[in-house]
Amino acid sequence: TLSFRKKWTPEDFEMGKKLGKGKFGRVYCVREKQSGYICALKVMSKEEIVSYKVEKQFVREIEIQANLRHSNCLRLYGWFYDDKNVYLILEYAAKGELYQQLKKCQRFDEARTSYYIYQVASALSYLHKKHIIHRDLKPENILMHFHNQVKLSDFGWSVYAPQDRRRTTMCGTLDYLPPEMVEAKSHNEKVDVWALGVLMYELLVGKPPFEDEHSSITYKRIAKVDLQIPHFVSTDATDLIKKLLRYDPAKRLSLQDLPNHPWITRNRSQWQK
Ligand SMILES: Clc1cnc2c(Nc3ccc(N4CCOCC4)cc3)nc(-c3cccnc3)cn12
Repeated sequence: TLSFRKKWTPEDFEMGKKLGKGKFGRVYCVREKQSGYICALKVMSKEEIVSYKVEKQFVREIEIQANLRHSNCLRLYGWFYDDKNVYLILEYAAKGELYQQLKKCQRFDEARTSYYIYQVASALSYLHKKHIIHRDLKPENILMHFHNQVKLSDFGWSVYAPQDRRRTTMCGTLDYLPPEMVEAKSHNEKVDVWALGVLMYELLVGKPPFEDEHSSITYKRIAKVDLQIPHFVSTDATDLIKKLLRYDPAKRLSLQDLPNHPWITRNRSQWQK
């Protein structure tokens, strides 16, 4: 397979279809010529990285993702650059973004959602054991593979815990921010547990729990944990969402206990792997 040893160049790859555009750069499905291995090539222009001042974030993404070995974390096989671009050689996720699937079918049924949440929790547990906080969990950063396998991707916002007071500028959606980040307090791995609760709600309901057209309102709703769970959501699912979306980080469910929650154990038999 692909290894870190080799000095890669763009000529090592046959370019395939364009998979999509991320916030920094474009992703292509490619085949490595030597091995015939199919992977994804993320191409980012150097000037974009410099102009967005995301070099640090970019280096951190490589450091963190290159050392991850978990079936629900997208592999980074290597990286290289030429005079114009930087290239990440990534595992190919054959079914695309969870976000696209969610948009297509509005919301997911409880069996499917429980399998996705179980896998994301497993990836987060793995990261937290390595003292890594993902910090940017959302449907756009979750890729799908065969047999409903999910892959966490985009570790650009990940950090080594514990994160001190330093205020990190957050780009993109506020919906997934926990109260301690909204209130600029110090934060730890429990921010990912909160985000898992937001993700679970969004997959079941079709929109995030604190969404509002005015971000100032979203902030307030997060800080108050102003949570309304629709009646079509089962009692077990409601219970788990409430255990994840606790204001006090210390009171949020520990990820180790998630696999034993009734909502997971009850749905487990219906997971098509
Ligand atoms: Cl990194 C990485 C590894 N694999 C992917 C991937 N895979 C992928 C597979 C299949 C389909 N299609 C399946 C049939 O229907 C059309 C879409 C799309 C993406 N996409 C992205 C990406 C990134 C940004 C926007 N949009 C997609 C990043 N990826």
